[in-house]
Amino acid sequence: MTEPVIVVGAAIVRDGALLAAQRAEPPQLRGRWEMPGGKVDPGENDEEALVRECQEELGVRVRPLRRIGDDAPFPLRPNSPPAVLRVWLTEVVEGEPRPIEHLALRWLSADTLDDVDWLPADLPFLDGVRPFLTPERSESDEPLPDPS
Ligand SMILES: Nc1nc2c([nH]c(=O)n2[C@H]2C[C@H](O)[C@@H](COP(=O)(O)OP(=O)(O)OP(=O)(O)O)O2)c(=O)[nH]1
Repeated sequence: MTEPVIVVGAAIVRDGALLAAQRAEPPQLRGRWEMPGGKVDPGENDEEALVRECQEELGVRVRPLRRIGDDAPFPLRPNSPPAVLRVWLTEVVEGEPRPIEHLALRWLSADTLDDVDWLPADLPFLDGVRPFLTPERSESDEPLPDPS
């Protein structure tokens, strides 16, 4: 039996928010949201693939910290054998993410995590990310000005 294609996704969390990326391609996935990443190439391990993909897609250097959740099978194409999505909690160690290959990037707080149209394979991972997120700060959370 052939091994499934492994797709790694980076759950990049910073300051209590998750970085979500909006796909440009292929046309049937355009506009939907995912975690940055991609297919693990032959001879590469998961962490190496994540570091390479985040450099290519976001222009940043990342460090994968640990896995979140279990492998999630999903159809890469209709009628093809299922691929597997594997998600890693990841931190940016250098650079500021830019949407090099995506239409847009968004930092999602606990309050906005469900606001974007996630690819279906990503949905089971959101609960594993949620504990790392904080609610959106609203104006009323701002510290009051010092009266003196
Ligand atoms: N990167 C990524 N892909 C995901 C996620 N969820 C999900 O269903 N996918 C799907 C979309 C694509 O069909 C596939 C990943 O393909 P890709 O096009 O991003 O991979 P790649 O960069 O290695 O592409 P290529 O070399 O084959 O062109 O996995 C996710 O969170 N991140």
